[in-house]
Amino acid sequence: MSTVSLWNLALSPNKRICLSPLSWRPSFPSHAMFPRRQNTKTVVVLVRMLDSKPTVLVAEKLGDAGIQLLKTFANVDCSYNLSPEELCTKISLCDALIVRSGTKVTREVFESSMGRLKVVGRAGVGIDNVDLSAATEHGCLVVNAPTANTIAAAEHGIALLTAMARNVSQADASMKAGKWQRNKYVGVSLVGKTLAVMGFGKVGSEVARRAKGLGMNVIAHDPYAPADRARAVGVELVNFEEALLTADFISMHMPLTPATSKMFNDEAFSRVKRGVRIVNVARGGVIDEEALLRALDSGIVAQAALDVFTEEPPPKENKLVRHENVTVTPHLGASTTEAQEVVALEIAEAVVGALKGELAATAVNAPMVPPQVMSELAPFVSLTEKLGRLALQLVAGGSGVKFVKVTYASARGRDDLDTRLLRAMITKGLIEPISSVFVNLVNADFTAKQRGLRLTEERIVLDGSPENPLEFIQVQIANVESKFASAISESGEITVEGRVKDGKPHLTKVGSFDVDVSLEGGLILCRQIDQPGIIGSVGSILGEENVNVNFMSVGRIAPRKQAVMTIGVDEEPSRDALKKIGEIPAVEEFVFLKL
Ligand SMILES: NC(=O)C1=CN([C@@H]2O[C@H](COP(=O)(O)OP(=O)(O)OC[C@H]3O[C@@H](n4cnc5c(N)ncnc54)[C@H](O)[C@@H]3O)[C@@H](O)[C@H]2O)C=CC1
Ligand SMILES: O=C(O)C(=O)COP(=O)(O)O
Repeated sequence: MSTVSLWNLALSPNKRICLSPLSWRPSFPSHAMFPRRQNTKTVVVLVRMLDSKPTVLVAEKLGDAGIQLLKTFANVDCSYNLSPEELCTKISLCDALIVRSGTKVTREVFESSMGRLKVVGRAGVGIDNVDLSAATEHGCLVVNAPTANTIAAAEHGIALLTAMARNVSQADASMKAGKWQRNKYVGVSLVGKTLAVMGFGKVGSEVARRAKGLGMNVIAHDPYAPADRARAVGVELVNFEEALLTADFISMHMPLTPATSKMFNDEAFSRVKRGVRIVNVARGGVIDEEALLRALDSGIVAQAALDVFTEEPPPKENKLVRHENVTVTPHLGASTTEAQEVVALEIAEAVVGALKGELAATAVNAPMVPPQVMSELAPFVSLTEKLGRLALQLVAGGSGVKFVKVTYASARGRDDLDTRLLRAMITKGLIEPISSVFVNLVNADFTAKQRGLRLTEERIVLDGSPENPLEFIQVQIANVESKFASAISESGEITVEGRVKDGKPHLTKVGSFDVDVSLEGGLILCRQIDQPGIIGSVGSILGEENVNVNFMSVGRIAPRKQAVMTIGVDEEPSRDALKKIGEIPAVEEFVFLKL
């Protein structure tokens, strides 16, 4: 397989949609197959069924180049200003959703999509308007366009900084009102002043660079920023306290997270230099707006320039917006013609790629697996899912699966093998057959945790050539009984082991018995006393039923002792045939497993 599809590998064929890297192949929701109402509704549904393209809902203004790119692959529905209810109604007909900062993609949106929504594209950086936990729980990938508007946001930060310092917007409003107030609007200089950049990421560091060009002394507070990045810009990293104590200007550039929410509150304002000036192009929520108002009224904060607000648009009577010492813009940080063109293209590419099943370089809620790793692991992806399914079917009814150990044997070094994808597929094999959730790379760990499944991983480092990423993979389920006692290894766990042979997944061990059967179709596992004629007896029972045997192997402890026979079959044998196999005198136990 040259191109590997994340979704193809990750979605089971009986789930609602199935994506291929080459073409879009929808399968249909049950309500589309069985429309309750007739006439016009039926026609609409049938048209939808015949339409092979996915549907992308663009819920906020997106640059034209992005829309055109989306149209080459999908039906594009540009519906702006939807109410939350309208969004929830529409979403069940959409495979992807593209938003900016003005749309709240809540848990209700994911629930309303009933599993159809596969990708949310955030045409910008901040993803605080997307409920990431809900997206992950629903297996929905979230992608953003993290770099395209960096310069626009930084330039807007500088625009607000300079406009605020020189009272540009107030003076402009005054002149438009027919006044000429030269004394009232005397500003402050920037040169030689200390600017504290809070959040030294992409935007923060560009603001710092520009502020240095204006002759400012720039410090930054960011607990996660590498020191060399700060050194490269000539900025000193300081702690929160020091930033508050020394700054003449403070500029916000951190994301809105539980840790940064209301980071600037009464307590913080009680420690700043009196007369500090504040710029916020990050998110309204990083400042306690009531506290800022108090600080402005008491003169602790001399001025503020705000592009973002806790509630957007802010209510008409918002006192901060109307405050004389506050300069405001309606969330314009990313809004330049240039930035929006690139943002639109970036997000359209990311969404189309994700719908095709390609890896998203800007995935926000999924581990990144580089394409070469993905393609190398492709045959093992199939093997791991099948081993998970087999191990699960070997568990006796009533035994809950809680403890699963996966062992990867490879000649590669420990850090040279990325097993996240394989772990996700084992989880899929263990969970999907017994639940209604679909499991993919996005939600596998979450789903396992939620169901109380503890999956531990172990590595065996083998000698030999590291060319092949893996020699074998073993899946063990502990603390359960098996419906096929021979599947329990000497150490007491249900054990199945497999390898990839000629690009195809093979089962190579069950319990303590070596076997060898290609993992396709169905599988009969049968333990018997090793003696002549057994293979023939089983073969003829299956032959009478027209069940095609595609593979057969016998693993035995010693001649004429116990043996485990594995028989790969293309069709599922009838109950009667299975009963007849069980009645062969030498057969001690057997089980039929579906792959
Ligand atoms: N007004 C607008 O139109 C725009 C606003 N933004 C906002 O700016 C934010 C930053 O964007 P980028 O620089 O591209 O993101 P980024 O991820 O490159 O930078 C964010 C930085 O904040 C730091 N940070 C995290 N927690 C922190 C904390 N508790 N204290 C201090 N620093 C902390 C991170 O370590 C990181 O270095 C976005 O999250 C978004 O909310 C971004 C673009 C446009
Ligand atoms: O990219 C961001 O984080 C922004 O805040 C830009 O928001 P917007 O896309 O202009 O609604």
